[in-house]
Amino acid sequence: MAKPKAEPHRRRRSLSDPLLAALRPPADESPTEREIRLKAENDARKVSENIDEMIRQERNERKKSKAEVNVLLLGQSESGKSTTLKQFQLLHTPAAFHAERIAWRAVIYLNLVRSISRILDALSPEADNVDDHDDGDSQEPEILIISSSGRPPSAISGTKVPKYESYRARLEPLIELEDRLTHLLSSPDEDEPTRLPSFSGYENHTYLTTRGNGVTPVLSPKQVNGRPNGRPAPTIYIPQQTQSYGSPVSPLNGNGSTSGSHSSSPSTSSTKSKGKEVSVHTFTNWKKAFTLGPKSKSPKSAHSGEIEGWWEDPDDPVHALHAAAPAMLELWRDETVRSRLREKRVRLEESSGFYLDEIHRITAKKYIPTDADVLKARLKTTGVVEHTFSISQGHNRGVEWRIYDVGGARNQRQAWAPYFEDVTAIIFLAPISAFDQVLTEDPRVNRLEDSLLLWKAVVTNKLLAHVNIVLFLNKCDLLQSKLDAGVRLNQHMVSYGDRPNDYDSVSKYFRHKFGAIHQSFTPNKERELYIHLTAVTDTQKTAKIIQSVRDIIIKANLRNMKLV
Ligand SMILES: Nc1nc2c(ncn2[C@@H]2O[C@H](COP(=O)(O)OP(=O)(O)OP(=O)(O)O)[C@@H](O)[C@H]2O)c(=O)[nH]1
Ligand SMILES: [Mg+2]
Repeated sequence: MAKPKAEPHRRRRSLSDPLLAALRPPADESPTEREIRLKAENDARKVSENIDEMIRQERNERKKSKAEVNVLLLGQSESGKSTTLKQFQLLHTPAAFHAERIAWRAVIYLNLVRSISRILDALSPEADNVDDHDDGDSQEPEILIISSSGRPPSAISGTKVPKYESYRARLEPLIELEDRLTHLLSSPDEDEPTRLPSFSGYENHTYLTTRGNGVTPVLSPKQVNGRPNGRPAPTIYIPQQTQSYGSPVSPLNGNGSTSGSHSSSPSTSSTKSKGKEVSVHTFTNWKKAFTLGPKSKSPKSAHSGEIEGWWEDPDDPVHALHAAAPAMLELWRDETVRSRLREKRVRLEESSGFYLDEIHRITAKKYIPTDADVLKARLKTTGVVEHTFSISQGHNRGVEWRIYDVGGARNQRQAWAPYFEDVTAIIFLAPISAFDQVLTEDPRVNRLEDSLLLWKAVVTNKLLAHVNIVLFLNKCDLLQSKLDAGVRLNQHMVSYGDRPNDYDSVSKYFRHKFGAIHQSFTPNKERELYIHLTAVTDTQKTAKIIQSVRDIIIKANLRNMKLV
């Protein structure tokens, strides 16, 4: 009698596992025994599925009675997700937000130092040689290089900066500081989100969530470990997009991107860290480490100004910055430097983490970041951050809100899918000022095109068919200044044609474009789309928008709950 075929996946398992050994069918299993075993396994699977269904129903019941709202922030890297999360924190848990302000000092220092090193790099004679052969694979894609003329920026020979060598020498200590800060902020030995950060003894509202943990392939839900409900993530169908610019990856699942990708690990040499963005894995304790500096005493009072602290620690980064402040100021105010930057079309004012107009204040020994400074600070997200709060007044009373902030870089998008299952609403951010920029992680891809493809993938997704979507067309302040500076949209989007190049026309065009994609591709024609033109670094305006978004989400959620 022919033996039933051994199941291949069982053979691959370790023979030393006693549980698997016990579960393995006997080698001499007869066809009847096999039939009985398969039936029993089938029955067991049905029972398990019934239990899963019961769990799902219970969760829906719980949702109904407890009124909880899960909001997912989505969008490409640097679209403003974390900044929006900061605005939610500022609005709903201001004490915790203020308590963390000191910790952002290190990020702001790093942002400032990075701007200085970008200037020096742009001015260096070697950069001229490199850029003359620019093939679009810029080493520093974060620098805004406006290439509308089609000419490599550095091909323009122009203003000489006579003091370049002297600046370089005086600012040399900052290069070392850049590495030190990068190293301090990154946490090399923690590459799994295993614990919650604690924030300086204040109420902890924001913490890492472990769903999918940022390393799980989107289409292998069984491999998703550590989900709070212990269940696998749903299978998500991610439509494959056709990429222009020869990009080989889908906008939602960025695996396969090779050029320019960033790691959360620190770089230890200046050549390594140069041009790379610092990201801190969300579970690390970086905020705690920087609350007062490693050797400082604890604050006498967080708000009284009696803090006795970091400026007395000779190793604190503030000393190197303070000493270099006159040279930084001179460099940034030097007319020859400014015109060289203009000639090379390097527009630092519009890049993330711009503090060059505030050197004096930021390098002061007792500098404490303001709310606005924290909102401007740039730190790339890897992993997923969850922020919870509830509102004690008004008709939103008692509702528990959970906001999830994800990493938007292509290699981070695989972590999104597990959150689609329980989500009530999505706030999608598209930075419309980025029409003339390329992705940091793949300089072949235009940022706006990536946003449009990502938007299409999200609105098309069937699993999200009944999820409310709010679209933030973000960075409108930068859009305005870019258009005012004469950058023309039609040089980058031919379809814009000869429409006027002013803010009203351009923003209307984008509103229409994103709206039309939703209308054409949504699997739920009833779904209303809410579009806001935003600048999420602006606290007053964003607070108003958040309040209206909150009301919309609550109303829509109530409607949906009645339909469950
Ligand atoms: N001027 C201006 N800057 C903004 C705006 N929104 C965000 N930024 C800045 O842009 C940078 C990037 O914003 P983030 O919130 O870190 O972007 P993100 O979407 O979280 O990016 P990832 O974490 O990489 O996915 C930060 O320095 C913000 O301060 C805006 O509307 N206007
Ligand atoms: Mg972020």
